[in-house]
Amino acid sequence: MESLQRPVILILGAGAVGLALAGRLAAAASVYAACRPVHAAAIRDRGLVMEGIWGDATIREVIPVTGPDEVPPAVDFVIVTAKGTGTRAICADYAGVIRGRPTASLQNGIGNEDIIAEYTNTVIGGTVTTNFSVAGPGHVRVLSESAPMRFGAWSGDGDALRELIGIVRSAGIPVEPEPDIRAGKWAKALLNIAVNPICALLRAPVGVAAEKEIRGIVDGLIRETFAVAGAEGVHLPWATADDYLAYLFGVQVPDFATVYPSMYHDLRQARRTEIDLLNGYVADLGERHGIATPYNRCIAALVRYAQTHPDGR
Ligand SMILES: NC(=O)C1=CN([C@@H]2O[C@H](COP(=O)(O)OP(=O)(O)OC[C@H]3O[C@@H](n4cnc5c(N)ncnc54)[C@H](OP(=O)(O)O)[C@@H]3O)[C@@H](O)[C@H]2O)C=CC1
Ligand SMILES: CC(C)(CO)C(=O)C(=O)O
Repeated sequence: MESLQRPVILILGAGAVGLALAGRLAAAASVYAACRPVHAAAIRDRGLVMEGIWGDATIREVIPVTGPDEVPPAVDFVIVTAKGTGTRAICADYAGVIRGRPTASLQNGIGNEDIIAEYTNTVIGGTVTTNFSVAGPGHVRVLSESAPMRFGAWSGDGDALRELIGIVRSAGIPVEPEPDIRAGKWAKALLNIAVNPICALLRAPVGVAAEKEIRGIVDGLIRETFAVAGAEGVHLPWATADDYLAYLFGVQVPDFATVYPSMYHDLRQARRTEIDLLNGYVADLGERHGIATPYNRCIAALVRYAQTHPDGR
């Protein structure tokens, strides 16, 4: 990166998370947002509209792109914010840009960083525990936040990680280094495994997870996930499932009680969900380790059915 110039960041798959991130990062970097034409047209026309806890503003500095030919040669960092169902496709589309460049993921679920690592040597894993949604073309809402963003080195160069954290921090986004990013991705996935499919199936906000009829299901999902993570040798930040359940019901569910998770929007819009990177992934790994995962298997089957039968039939 040239020291006197602003860093150049390309966000790949800019929707709820990526557009909001682009809007904030524009304070510290030149930001290109690879997005669908409907967002690109609105942003070119009247700027990116942001509302909520990351600030209410119309940001004119974000540059939308709809293909790799529109990306300038001098990109310093790539951040992938497409759904996990689209990671391979977007990496393939932008392979020429990603190659040789530090590329981070802020996606939920397990497996995205390994896909990105097929395209570049320096991969940075990331998590974001904030609620984002698309309110319309080029218009995003940020409604609640429960923890700082975290980035950790997945492969390659540690300098790139430090530099990226510095840029994100100077844009005013709370961010911390994550020394064990594999465990960090699993730690974030616990929340998504617990609430995303249930809220998507019930068409309810996150608070539904604490209802007495639902709590036992969440409990089962998390106990199974702890057993599978343990068999995988993942050192979660909580020693036991009970410790995490206390944090989930004491902090995370209250923080997100009134908002809808990303999978809710996927099912409502008849899009493929990330279930195979979350509960489906745990169920498959459980089978490999000889660990029974009836809760995760059942919820994954329900979501797969719902995403292929949007009208319920
Ligand atoms: N929303 C949230 O609150 C949070 C989400 N996350 C995670 O962040 C990731 C992104 O989620 P979110 O922002 O909600 O998802 P969105 O679906 O809102 O955003 C992803 C965007 O990328 C676009 N896209 C996909 N492939 C391409 C492509 N090849 N070229 C251009 N655009 C493309 C999608 O378009 P299209 O839909 O047409 O494919 C969509 O507009 C997920 O892994 C999610 O689990 C993490 C924390 C919070
Ligand atoms: C943290 C949470 C639940 C925020 O909405 C999320 O990760 C998601 O929606 O996928």
